[in-house]
Amino acid sequence: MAAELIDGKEIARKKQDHIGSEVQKLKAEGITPGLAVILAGNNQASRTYVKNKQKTCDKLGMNSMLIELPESVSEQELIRKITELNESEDIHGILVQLPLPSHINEKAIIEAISPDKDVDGFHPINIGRMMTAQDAFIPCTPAGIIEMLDSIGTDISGKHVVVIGRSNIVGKPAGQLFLNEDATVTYCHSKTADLKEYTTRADILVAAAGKAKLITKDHVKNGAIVIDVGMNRKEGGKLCGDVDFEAVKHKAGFITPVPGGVGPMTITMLMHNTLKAAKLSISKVKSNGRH
Ligand SMILES: NC(=O)C1=CN([C@@H]2O[C@H](COP(=O)(O)OP(=O)(O)OC[C@H]3O[C@@H](n4cnc5c(N)ncnc54)[C@H](OP(=O)(O)O)[C@@H]3O)[C@@H](O)[C@H]2O)C=CC1
Ligand SMILES: Nc1nc(=O)c2c([nH]1)NC[C@@H]1CN(c3ccc(C(=O)N[C@@H](CCC(=O)O)C(=O)O)cc3)C=[N+]21
Ligand SMILES: [Mg+2]
Repeated sequence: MAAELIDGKEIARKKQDHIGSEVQKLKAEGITPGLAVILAGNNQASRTYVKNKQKTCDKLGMNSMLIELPESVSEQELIRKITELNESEDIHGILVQLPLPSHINEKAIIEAISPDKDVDGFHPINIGRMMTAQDAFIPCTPAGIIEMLDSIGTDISGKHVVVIGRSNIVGKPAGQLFLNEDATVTYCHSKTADLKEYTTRADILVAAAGKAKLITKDHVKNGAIVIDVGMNRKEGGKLCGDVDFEAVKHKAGFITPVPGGVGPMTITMLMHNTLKAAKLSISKVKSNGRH
């Protein structure tokens, strides 16, 4: 049996068409959604991702602003910049690219972002709202995964989902979203004693460890849905996921490629969140009775 490919690029394109037309409607009301991206330091991978984000903003008719700060920037200076963006009427979404230089306290920076402009969904207010199934900005990668599964018609309810990885930006929120969708969720991480024991029981396996070829065909149940979040840069610059794609594709029911899988969905959900933030800013102006 050969797995069906989940074409993230194509699913992303369709979703972006829809977001683009929503942007046009908002522009007709005089609001152009605006995203500010802060890039501190000179991480090459970060630079590539940030460029992708800006290109997509352009394509969808949104404004984007890139704020580049030196590696040596102080925490105070970074917070000052965020405060300025929190107060700007033209900026609806703020993204601080991670990882940050090591002398900066990531938690303090994330908490400085206004929860209403937190398009990454990393602020504790949004995390809390998500955990209690309230309206929130949902982290882009987990939201993109759910969107992909929706588009292939997966009924998540009652499925056993195994998430490998428990980071605050991918693994942990991914498991929480699946729980909200009535899945049974198992988290695995670097201290998990026998990874295979869990992964072979997964109906849906989400690999977000950042370890090339961590997942072999022996880790996967026949017909399972395999979602590969990993972004590992091999020597020579070639990008590969956490899953041994060539081996696993013969056993899985569905599988996402890298590149062209989860990555394009992450960017798309960032655009979705920026649009949502822009819409939110209108309803806030209205309820404040000022403009
Ligand atoms: N496609 C996309 O849009 C995105 C892709 N990524 C990629 O996804 C991957 C994960 O990102 P991120 O969550 O930020 O990474 P982190 O390094 O923050 O987290 C990795 C997680 O994987 C766990 N882990 C590491 N090694 C193993 C192992 N051998 N077995 C089981 N679990 C393991 C760690 O466990 P422990 O907690 O015990 O340390 C940790 O929870 C990276 O490759 C990253 O580049 C990230 C964001 C978006
Ligand atoms: N505040 C913050 N928010 C993030 O969302 C965030 C972050 N920091 N730091 C880094 C990770 C990583 N991440 C990716 C997004 C898109 C692709 C992507 O578009 N990937 C393409 C290929 C890109 C390439 O070719 O290099 C693909 O998979 O097809 C990858 C990785 C967002 N992250
Ligand atoms: Mg993300």
